[in-house]
Amino acid sequence: MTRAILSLGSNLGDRYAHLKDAVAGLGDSVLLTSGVYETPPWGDADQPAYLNAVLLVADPAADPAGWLERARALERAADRVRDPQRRFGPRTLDVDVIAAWQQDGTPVLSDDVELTLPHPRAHLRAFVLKPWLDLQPYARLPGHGWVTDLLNSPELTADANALTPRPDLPLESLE
Ligand SMILES: Nc1ncnc2c1ncn2[C@@H]1O[C@H](COP(=O)(O)OP(=O)(O)OP(=O)(O)O)[C@@H](O)[C@H]1O
Ligand SMILES: Nc1nc2c(c(=O)[nH]1)N=C(CO)CN2
Repeated sequence: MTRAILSLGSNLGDRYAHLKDAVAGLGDSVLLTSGVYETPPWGDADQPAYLNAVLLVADPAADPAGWLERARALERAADRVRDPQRRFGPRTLDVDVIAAWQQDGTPVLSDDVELTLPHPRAHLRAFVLKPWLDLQPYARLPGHGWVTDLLNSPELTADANALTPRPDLPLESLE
């Protein structure tokens, strides 16, 4: 397996530094970086705004579990603390594996709770779908269809309109 879409989110500490460190930590496996967006908290309103971005990564040496391991290592490096009382609560860095594809382009499907693919809430999150479209205007979320259709659905209109592009916080130059 070689290819995956990863989402990055941060709403504690130096948010931009956490995103930059994650991109740097992934090194040469990063093929494309989205723009950074300032986004209102989703799922748990009582917390600061997030910075979110999405990456296309590729590595012949990485299987799906390998991407999750790298995601967790990046979260540990950012001193991420999990609060069991707040599932969608604040964090220094969240790295989720949104979807993954085999070498031949076949999507990886998994209902393992440790690594569910595609990510079970990706289709509900404008903060994932909008940056993903920056990278791939014709992206499809396996099992859910075109990313542009998901983002333009009435359920996501308010969330999509609430995203603020942050062109002052580039990630590209760090690839
Ligand atoms: N596609 C995936 N990407 C990342 N983690 C996943 C995925 N599928 C399952 N998990 C599991 O989800 C568990 C919780 O992860 P985490 O604490 O990052 O969740 P969260 O960020 O609070 O919520 P969410 O996953 O909705 O963003 C982890 O133990 C991880 O193994
Ligand atoms: N805007 C936004 N909201 C969130 C985010 C995130 O990355 N961005 N991550 C969460 C963790 O599950 C919960 N809520």
